[in-house]
Amino acid sequence: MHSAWLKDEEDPLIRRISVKSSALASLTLDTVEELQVLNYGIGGHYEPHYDFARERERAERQFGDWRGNRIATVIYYPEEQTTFTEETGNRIATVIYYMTDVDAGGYTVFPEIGVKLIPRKGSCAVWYNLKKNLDGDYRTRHAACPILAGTKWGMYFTPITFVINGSMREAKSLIVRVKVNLVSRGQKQI
Ligand SMILES: O=C(O)CCC(=O)C(=O)O
Ligand SMILES: [Fe+2]
Repeated sequence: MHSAWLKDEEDPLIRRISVKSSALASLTLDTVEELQVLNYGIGGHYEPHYDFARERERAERQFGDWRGNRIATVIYYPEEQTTFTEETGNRIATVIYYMTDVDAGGYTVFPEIGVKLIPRKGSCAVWYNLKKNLDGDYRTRHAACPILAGTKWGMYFTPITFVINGSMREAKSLIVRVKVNLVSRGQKQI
């Protein structure tokens, strides 16, 4: 899996996607991370993980823990080491856009709640990683299944909690899936 981070200033298109995502998540853009574009080739996948950082992971990074296979957990999100501190907060929500259909495989799965999202070009899913009290919601554990045929492009958008000016709405269901008018360079609107 390859990924790249895109800043709003880089293109008005990026800014439009950010604004759209903030509306979808009902959260402001004040403390949002950069938009992340993901690409998976054949066999590309993402092991089960949480998008929010956990205290234990932080502690392990700080003090080191070489028992068992914990080291694997630590390296999933090397950037979290600097991304999540007491000052910057945690990832409150995730918005994922599927930019391609995948010929086979590539589902985003949530094993704790038995949900699978089949990548469909132009669709989008939103979920809240944190509960209202800002504790991590462990039901959001998810993974990207291996690509069996074709390729998968996605976009990830993650507001973090530092200063929440937006109201955190009570999601009716944990994962909200919506159809978006996905952008391409020729299109003016998203
Ligand atoms: O590509 C997917 O389906 C999920 C990716 C993901 O979970 C992540 O980037 O945090
Ligand atoms: Fe994730």
